[in-house]
Amino acid sequence: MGEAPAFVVDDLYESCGNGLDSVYCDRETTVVVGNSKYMIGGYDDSTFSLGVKIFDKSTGMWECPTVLGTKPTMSCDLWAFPVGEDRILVIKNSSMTDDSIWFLEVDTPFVRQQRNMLGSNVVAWSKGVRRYPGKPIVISGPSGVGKGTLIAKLMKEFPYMFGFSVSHTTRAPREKEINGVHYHFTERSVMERDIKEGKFLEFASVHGNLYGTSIEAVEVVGDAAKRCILDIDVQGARSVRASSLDAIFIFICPPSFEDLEKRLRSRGTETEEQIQKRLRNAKGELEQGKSPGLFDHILVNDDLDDCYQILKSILGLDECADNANQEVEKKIVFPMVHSASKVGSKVYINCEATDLGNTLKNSYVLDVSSLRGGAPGRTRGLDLYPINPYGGFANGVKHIS
Ligand SMILES: Nc1nc2c(ncn2[C@@H]2O[C@H](COP(=O)(O)OP(=O)(O)O)[C@@H](O)[C@H]2O)c(=O)[nH]1
Ligand SMILES: Nc1ncnc2c1ncn2[C@@H]1O[C@H](COP(=O)(O)OP(=O)(O)O)[C@@H](O)[C@H]1O
Repeated sequence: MGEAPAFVVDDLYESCGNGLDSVYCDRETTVVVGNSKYMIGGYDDSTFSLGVKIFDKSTGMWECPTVLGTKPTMSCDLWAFPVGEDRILVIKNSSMTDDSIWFLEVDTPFVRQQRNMLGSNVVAWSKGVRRYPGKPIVISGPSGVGKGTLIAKLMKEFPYMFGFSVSHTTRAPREKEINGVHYHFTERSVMERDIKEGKFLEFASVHGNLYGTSIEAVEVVGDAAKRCILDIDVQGARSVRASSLDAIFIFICPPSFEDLEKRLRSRGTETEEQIQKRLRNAKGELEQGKSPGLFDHILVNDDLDDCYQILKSILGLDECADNANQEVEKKIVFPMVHSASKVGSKVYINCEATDLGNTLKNSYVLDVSSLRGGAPGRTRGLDLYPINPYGGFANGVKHIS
């Protein structure tokens, strides 16, 4: 299929301002997607987030839809472009990239589902996040098999590459566990309420306690441009398999049941009663781990270093620790978006900054050809790169590491 030339796309886009003046904070931009016209800008009275209206042809009036998702704060100036038939790309002026690129979903499957459920006009915001850090990794296996040990090794060797999904649990913290780092230790009633409110990707009752992965726990790892690791039980892995999260599933087995018992005891974190419960449950989990189609890889953690090497090779990390660790995401500031135009899946952004009285210019390409995810989570897969090969404030826009 041919790509729409810039002027055709720009015809659909009428800014209420000239894009140069950021003094007024009530600027609104209209965008046509399919048969509908959307107005974005100004602000929502109650939340001071960016306002959204839809033009109702039957009444000739602008209507306020139900707006879902985490909303962007209002912006003095913005650029907006339709992306496909189901969403609008919004670029806020004078913002860091982690707050400047947003998507207003107007007809995605999520929006359609919510519209049917609520019986009203619905749109949903989703924050745009640069690059796709790779598929999340789900690691399961019985208690004491060495999941935590393997994950800790991976995160130590590749600190910039992996981030841990911090689960919620109703179990009591162990001596060295820190709230918010190892788990979010939570009251059962609070967790049950949050589950009902749809805040969890998955949850399960394990060894008599409730455990769950919140959507936010996975998203914050991706926001840091890191690949997410989930340490969850087999029931949780099954739920994630059935969810929209496209992950790699790895099951860890002990070399023998006796070894498992020995490790669990040597860890010294559980009472005898808890150890017995975990060992009883381990039998079921080891059976479940073999369920066809559930796990992509089954690893036996006999010698720790051997098992770790196999894990790394599955993740494509054999020899590249140095390269992987150099991949530190650079933040870009859009001091003033002077102009933005879209050609096909690429948006050309020209920025201006002033340094010691000099006006400095720089240009970027934002590629939206490989979008993934979206509301109710983030939209990932954006690629943003400078056209100016030298970058840096001396040549234009400031880069902050
Ligand atoms: N479904 C699910 N299981 C979890 C989650 N977090 C941890 N688990 C699992 O709960 C089980 C018990 O975890 P924990 O109490 O930390 O004990 P450990 O496995 O012996 O270290 C393990 O199988 C974990 O993989 C979660 O968010 N969801
Ligand atoms: N391959 C291994 N050989 C011997 N001990 C191990 C091995 N892997 C892990 N361990 C030890 O077993 C205990 C349980 O490991 P841990 O990572 O806490 O398991 P899990 O997170 O699966 O419950 C820890 O004391 C750990 O040091």
